[in-house]
Amino acid sequence: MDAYNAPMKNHAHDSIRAIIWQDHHLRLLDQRWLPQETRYLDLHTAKDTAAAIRDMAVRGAPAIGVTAAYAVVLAARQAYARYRENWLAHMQEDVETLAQARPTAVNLFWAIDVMREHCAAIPKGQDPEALLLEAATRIHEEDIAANRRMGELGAALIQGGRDVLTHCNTGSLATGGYGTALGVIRSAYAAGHIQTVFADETRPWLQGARLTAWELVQDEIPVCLLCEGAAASLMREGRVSWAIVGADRIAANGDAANKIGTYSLAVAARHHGVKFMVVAPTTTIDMQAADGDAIPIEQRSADEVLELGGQRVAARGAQAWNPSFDVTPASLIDAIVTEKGVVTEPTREKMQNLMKS
Ligand SMILES: CSC[C@H]1O[C@H](OP(=O)(O)O)[C@H](O)[C@@H]1O
Repeated sequence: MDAYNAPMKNHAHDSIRAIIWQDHHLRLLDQRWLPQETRYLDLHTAKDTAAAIRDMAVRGAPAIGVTAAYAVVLAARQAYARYRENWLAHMQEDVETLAQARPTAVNLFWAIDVMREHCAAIPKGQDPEALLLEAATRIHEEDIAANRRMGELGAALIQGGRDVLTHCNTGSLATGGYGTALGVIRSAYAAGHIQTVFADETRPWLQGARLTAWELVQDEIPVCLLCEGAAASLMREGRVSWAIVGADRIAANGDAANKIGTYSLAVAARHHGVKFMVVAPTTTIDMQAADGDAIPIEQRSADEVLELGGQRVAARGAQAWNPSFDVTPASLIDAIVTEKGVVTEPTREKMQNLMKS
């Protein structure tokens, strides 16, 4: 059965497993085929996993981090099989390839750093797989637990019964499970705070139309898609109380990098008195980045804009500019929700206090 006609009784946050470790390898739900088809990639090397991240078979900052953690297990397993006690030195090139897959989501680098520490602690001569798999699984499980906690904290901010707007995909497909911004939305819907979710289709990759809508339909949560160009008009009509988004990297002063189009959403929200919430685990916060200008913004292929579904839609000869993310200044953010707590009207000092807590 394809995903398009998936059984409606399964709820995405319980049934979708976008990232699975089984039989000593990594299985990824290939999100490029959703919602029409459910296809999995079976990955046995870190290099193939890096390609899957680069090509967005798996995407979403926390999901990229979780995937990278398992990919380090693959690299160590392959190196140990070939070089035995000299495995650590021989896996570095693979880990470097992994670190170069995509530049913006800091979760990728955070996960690799954590796994490098675990690699260094493996007793000499011991097969590293079991201990490294334990570490990667913990990263996965802790991400899900963080999402559940953020769901509670974020949902508590949503009162008054008007609906909400979200951008891109921040659900079970973008994380270890349940979701960040979509996790808040799931929890708020379960608490009766919202009736309908307005979701930006999110050009050019259509994470909203293809992924968020699919997750919410499976959860039987009413979802209404819109072109992100219509978001300001929706706000002007007073139909949403919050715009709720994820993040790929949050700087030390609270500036947040997220899918392209988030910044314009924040500007429109402030203009129309709509509250703006960023939801992200602390693994997405980069205290080494002083502000948003320090966050590398991924530039992707012009073809993603010039084509749709592999078919050229733009006039021949036209060029395209395709930054995959933009930065929303902290001054436009009303609340940053993390698993450690909520920072309202974020400042550098408030972010430092959060990270110390
Ligand atoms: C839960 S973070 C998801 C985050 O990642 C998305 O980007 P991409 O689909 O290119 O990986 C987008 O920025 C989402 O907010």
